[in-house]
Amino acid sequence: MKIFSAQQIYEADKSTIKKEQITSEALMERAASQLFEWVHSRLRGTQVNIVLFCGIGNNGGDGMVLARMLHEHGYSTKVYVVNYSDKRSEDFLLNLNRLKEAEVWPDFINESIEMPELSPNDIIVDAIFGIGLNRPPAPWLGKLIQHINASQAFVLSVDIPSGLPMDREPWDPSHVIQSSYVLTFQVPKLVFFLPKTGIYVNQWEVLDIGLDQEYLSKTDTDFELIGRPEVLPLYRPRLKFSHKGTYGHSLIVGGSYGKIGAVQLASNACLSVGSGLVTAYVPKCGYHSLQTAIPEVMVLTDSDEENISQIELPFEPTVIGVGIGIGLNEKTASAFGALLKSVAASMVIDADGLNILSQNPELLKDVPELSVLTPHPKELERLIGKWDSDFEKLEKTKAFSSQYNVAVVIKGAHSIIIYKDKGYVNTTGNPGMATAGSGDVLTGMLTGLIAQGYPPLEATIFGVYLHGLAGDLAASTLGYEATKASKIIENIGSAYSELFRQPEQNAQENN
Ligand SMILES: NC(=O)C1=CN([C@@H]2O[C@H](COP(=O)(O)OP(=O)(O)OC[C@H]3O[C@@H](n4cnc5c(N)ncnc54)[C@H](OP(=O)(O)O)[C@@H]3O)[C@@H](O)[C@H]2O)[C@@H](O)CC1
Ligand SMILES: Nc1ncnc2c1ncn2[C@@H]1O[C@H](COP(=O)(O)OP(=O)(O)O)[C@@H](O)[C@H]1O
Ligand SMILES: [K+]
Repeated sequence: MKIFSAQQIYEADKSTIKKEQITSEALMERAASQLFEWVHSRLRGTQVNIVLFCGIGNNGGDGMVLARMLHEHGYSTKVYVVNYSDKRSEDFLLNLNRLKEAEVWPDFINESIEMPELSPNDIIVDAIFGIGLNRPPAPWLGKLIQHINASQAFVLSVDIPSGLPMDREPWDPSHVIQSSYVLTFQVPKLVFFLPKTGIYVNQWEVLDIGLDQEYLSKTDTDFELIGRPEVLPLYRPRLKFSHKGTYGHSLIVGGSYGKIGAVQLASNACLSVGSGLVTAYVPKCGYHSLQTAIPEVMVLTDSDEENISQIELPFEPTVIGVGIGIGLNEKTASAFGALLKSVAASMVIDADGLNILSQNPELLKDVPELSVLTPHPKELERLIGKWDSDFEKLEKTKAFSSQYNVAVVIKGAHSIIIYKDKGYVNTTGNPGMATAGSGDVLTGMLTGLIAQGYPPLEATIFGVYLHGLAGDLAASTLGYEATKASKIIENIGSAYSELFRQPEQNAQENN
């Protein structure tokens, strides 16, 4: 699903109005009836106090229409107009009048008015600011937002939490609505997925308000949200007359004394995702444990007992996953540098492999094109330098990716894959995956997918999604705390099956 900017959403809006020859007010009515249906289908007339805070732009206009519909259906509502400017939008004014015609009389809140009383049992609708927020909310608005956040009530935000800008981090983190649920129009917003801005969104859902499909499909976006529909077409079915040679020979290079487990996890994940053959290259000390733990994996050892010091390969791997548990030893760094120079195959570079690159930036030019780098935030900072916001981080990563022609996975709660100017935002995964070794599993999975012939960028998009899905399946039975890296590997098979599972509704229809 594409992620559009505010500007593009306004364009889609205009294009819809023109093409369908409707008024903007009709589009607002359409959007708000979706909001109403959502609320009504859940409350089914339950008598609960619904308090609506509406701004004076179109987000507030949506709130006005929703208030009218709720009132017409017998809900108990209290409407506040948050009067932050004299520049009221036409559709807001129109719907304010309609609300009054329906005999609902909103109270106006401004700087000099006391904060309204709120109860934890209220349902609050937040329609103060939408995607039009373009400067810091005034201090009194900030206080109102803090007051709403302190109410402990369920807060339903219209389109986006008020106070959250579309293209930057908030000016004051405490002046943003903490939403329980966001009903967002037509398309998800990038800020829902970034660490510093996603924290205001507990859950979100897209409401289809029928914006011009042609505009939406022909317009290129900087970011795309990766869900099952995006991932399924990337899947490469296994062929009946295939053999292990069809699915590539992966090499996993890593490990040092005390960190052989990382190679074990990566090699196991590489096999479990479907690589035909897997060889691990480790310091001598890793030999016995690896051979015992995973009999399917072949093991080559370095001449050094505890560290990788010189990588000699008796075969040509399809792809190399390198860096996990490797350490920052000088000999290891020079062996890694020599490996980069001698191999043309794509690599998946992780952990200390990335740190060696940061410490020796002259090596970056030798990284094979279309390799995949999988940094967590600290490793990314060492590679690209500090950033002052999540947005700058994305820009710097795009520049880095373009400069070296590599894909970069910014790992985290919503891992984002950057390739040149484009970002792919992953939707799977859970906090149970914040555990030792889960990144090693990802490295193995991406390596194993490239081995099977997935082009590196597709392998990365597919693999990051599958990794998160395997983690979700692990957490669904174990809970977050007990989910550990090896359990993610155990669920790779189920994750593949899950990709093809029919939604329950269809399954019932088929019966
Ligand atoms: N296509 C769609 O998806 C549809 C979208 N719809 C809805 O429209 C919403 C966008 O509406 P919107 O453009 O009127 O902007 P909104 O967020 O209500 O702000 C109002 C105005 O406030 C101003 N302003 C900004 N910052 C400020 C500040 N700190 N303090 C004070 N003032 C400030 C700024 O005006 P300015 O003063 O800069 O001229 C801004 O224009 C969208 O989120 C959705 O709910 C649906 O109705 C139909 C289909
Ligand atoms: N809160 C979270 N939600 C979803 N995925 C997460 C979360 N925390 C971590 N992950 C995923 O787990 C992996 C952690 O990688 P990394 O930090 O390199 O771990 P390690 O170095 O221990 O192997 C990444 O793929 C990341 O996206
Ligand atoms: K809002």
